[in-house]
Amino acid sequence: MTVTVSLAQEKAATLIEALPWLARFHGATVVVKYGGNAMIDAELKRAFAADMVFLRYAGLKPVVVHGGGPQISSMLGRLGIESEFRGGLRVTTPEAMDVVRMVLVGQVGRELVGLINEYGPFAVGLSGEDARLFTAVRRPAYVDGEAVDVGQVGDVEHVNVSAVTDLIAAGRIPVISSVAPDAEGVLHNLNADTAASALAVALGARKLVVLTDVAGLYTDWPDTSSLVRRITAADLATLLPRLESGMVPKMEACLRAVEGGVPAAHVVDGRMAHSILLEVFTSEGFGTMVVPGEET
Ligand SMILES: Nc1ncnc2c1ncn2[C@@H]1O[C@H](COP(=O)(O)OP(=O)(O)O)[C@@H](O)[C@H]1O
Ligand SMILES: CC(=O)N[C@@H](CCC(=O)OP(=O)(O)O)C(=O)O
Repeated sequence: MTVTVSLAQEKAATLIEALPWLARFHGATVVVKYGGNAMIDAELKRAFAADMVFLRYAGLKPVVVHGGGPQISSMLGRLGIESEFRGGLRVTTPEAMDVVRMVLVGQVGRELVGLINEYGPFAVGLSGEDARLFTAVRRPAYVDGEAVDVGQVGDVEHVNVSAVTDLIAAGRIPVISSVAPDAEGVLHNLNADTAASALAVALGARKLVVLTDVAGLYTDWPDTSSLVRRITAADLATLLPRLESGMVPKMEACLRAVEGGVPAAHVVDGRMAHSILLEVFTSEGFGTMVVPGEET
């Protein structure tokens, strides 16, 4: 009996700890980049889908931008098309671009929409092509400071948020795939972290949360004692040139988000179920938090 009561009190304490965060984030738009293991492991996928519906019922406005790098690589492999990354970006030929679109929009996006809708009928899929959500501009990759052509890879030049804000206003959860036409209508492959960041800025989101496969940003990777809990935009800008491959677009995305007015950008461990809920609703937070500057 005593054990049951103390367990019940622990649960009640966990629930009530969320109160200030529920109050603070009620009505807030939160852009979540879904990626890494959370997108591969069946149990983690379900936990993520449940978290998005939890956020929605808790009064927040989640918007999901999903990745799909491993799924694209696997399909390219099955089709016998070579794929290569330069400076964290996929070299994208016109042939590869067809596969990128097919996998992101037709496979990964659809699957996530289906999973979320098992928990609550809110998810609607979009790509950067829909209602001209994103306009891309071709960009190079940077390898050792040198610009390298990587084909049909884009940065986000313009965001037309109306398709997303319409869905949010209707109580839906937009699920967005990161492909977009340039000004001439030529489709480009966008890194999903980059797309999530541009969308968070354009929506005036209160948070950008990026899921990954590590506990957060390490200043001295792979030394696990160098995990960063909180970093300012200025310190991150100094660190950025020393970061490697996958972490480059991710931390660049966080930096651009806070420089663009998003109050906080987080990198959280997607290997742990419900890490987003811990980030949003607990006092300790979770992972690495990027903030504009030191609080005075
Ligand atoms: N400084 C660093 N801090 C954290 N992770 C790093 C760092 N440098 C390299 N990495 C690696 O980058 C990976 C994240 O990039 P990536 O695999 O492209 O991300 P995702 O698939 O989650 O979008 C981590 O799993 C880690 O192996
Ligand atoms: C230009 C570029 O590299 N685009 C990525 C798009 C998907 C993505 O970003 O997926 P993750 O978040 O899972 O890495 C790619 O082709 O893999």
